[in-house]
Amino acid sequence: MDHDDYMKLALDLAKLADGQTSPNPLVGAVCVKNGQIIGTGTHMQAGTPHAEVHALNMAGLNADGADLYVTLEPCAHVGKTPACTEAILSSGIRRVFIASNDPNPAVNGKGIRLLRDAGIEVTTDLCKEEADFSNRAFFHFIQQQKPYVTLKAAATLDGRLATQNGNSKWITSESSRHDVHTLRHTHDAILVGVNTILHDNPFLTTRLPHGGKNPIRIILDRHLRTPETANVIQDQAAETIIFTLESDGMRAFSDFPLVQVESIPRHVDFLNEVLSRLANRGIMTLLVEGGSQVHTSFIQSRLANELYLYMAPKLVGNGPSLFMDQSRSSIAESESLRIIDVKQFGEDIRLHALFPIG
Ligand SMILES: Nc1c(/N=C/[C@@H](O)[C@H](O)[C@H](O)COP(=O)(O)O)[nH]c(=O)[nH]c1=O
Ligand SMILES: [Zn+2]
Repeated sequence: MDHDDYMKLALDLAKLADGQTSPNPLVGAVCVKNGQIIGTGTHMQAGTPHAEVHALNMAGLNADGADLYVTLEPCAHVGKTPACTEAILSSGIRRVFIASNDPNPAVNGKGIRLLRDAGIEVTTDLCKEEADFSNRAFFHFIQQQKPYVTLKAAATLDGRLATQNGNSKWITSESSRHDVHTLRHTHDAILVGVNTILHDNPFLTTRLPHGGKNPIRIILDRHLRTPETANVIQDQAAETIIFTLESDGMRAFSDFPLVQVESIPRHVDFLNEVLSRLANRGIMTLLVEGGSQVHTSFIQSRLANELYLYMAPKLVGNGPSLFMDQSRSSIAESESLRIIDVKQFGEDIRLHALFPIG
């Protein structure tokens, strides 16, 4: 195995904790000595040991004179756990290989400087692109102080999210909908507009064979039309936060402890304010399940980062689509995305794409 191989192993280890480290990044570490892997580590959850500490603990005294591969610059500040640079210095590690620099301006480069000042050989940018991509949500969250927003939509081949009278059950297959629940499981929060609540009365919970983590449910409901009878109010299965323009919204749903109502002042940009408040709550990843008006407003506001579009081989004629913008008159004015991959789920295809950054 060469340097890249060890770093790719560290990246695979990091991804094992996908969806459970928020608001921390995904980090993996591998300790190698004389061509032997003597320690490995994955950061599992915020507040628990970092990946480097797991790998060094596994290596024990054998870490002296060994190499350490870590997917993100070791932290130099004491957060919820001791600084990893301290652990590396006291373990006798000889060389450190790093994939991504820390995006946090307060930290960026400090860990590397500390290690180099102590005489440790540090190599950076090893498999940087793959590592940066794996932490795209964390980097966005730290740099923009907003959650990383992933739109999820289910459409027919002619691009409709429902028929013209709002029927959408079901466009995609069981296996596609199972995949959607894995997205819910790995996201901190899930967002829909009140029309989806009124039309579909969704639960927005994660229902995988092994259960799964329920995301916090976010409802955009400017005029507080969410009925008390809605499943997201009644089921007490997860926290539900309703964002409204109605200043007297705070008293609504006071009988439901897991339901909160936040009023947004009319003079601020509603979506931006919602995202800032979600970030302040430590919500790093947000899955937006629609409907079409909500998807459209996220795309128009350039607040969407990623898209999972599930397409079923059905044609349904007129109906709402993913992007209902009325202002484009030429193809040149299209929103262009970058396709990451296309997968098949039963009869359906899932298209995974990135919106342009910025
Ligand atoms: N109509 C469809 C979807 N519809 C998505 C939303 O409109 C639904 O309200 C939401 O997924 C229901 O959430 P639940 O109650 O937790 O199951 N989503 C899909 O992937 N395929 C579809 O064919
Ligand atoms: Zn650390």
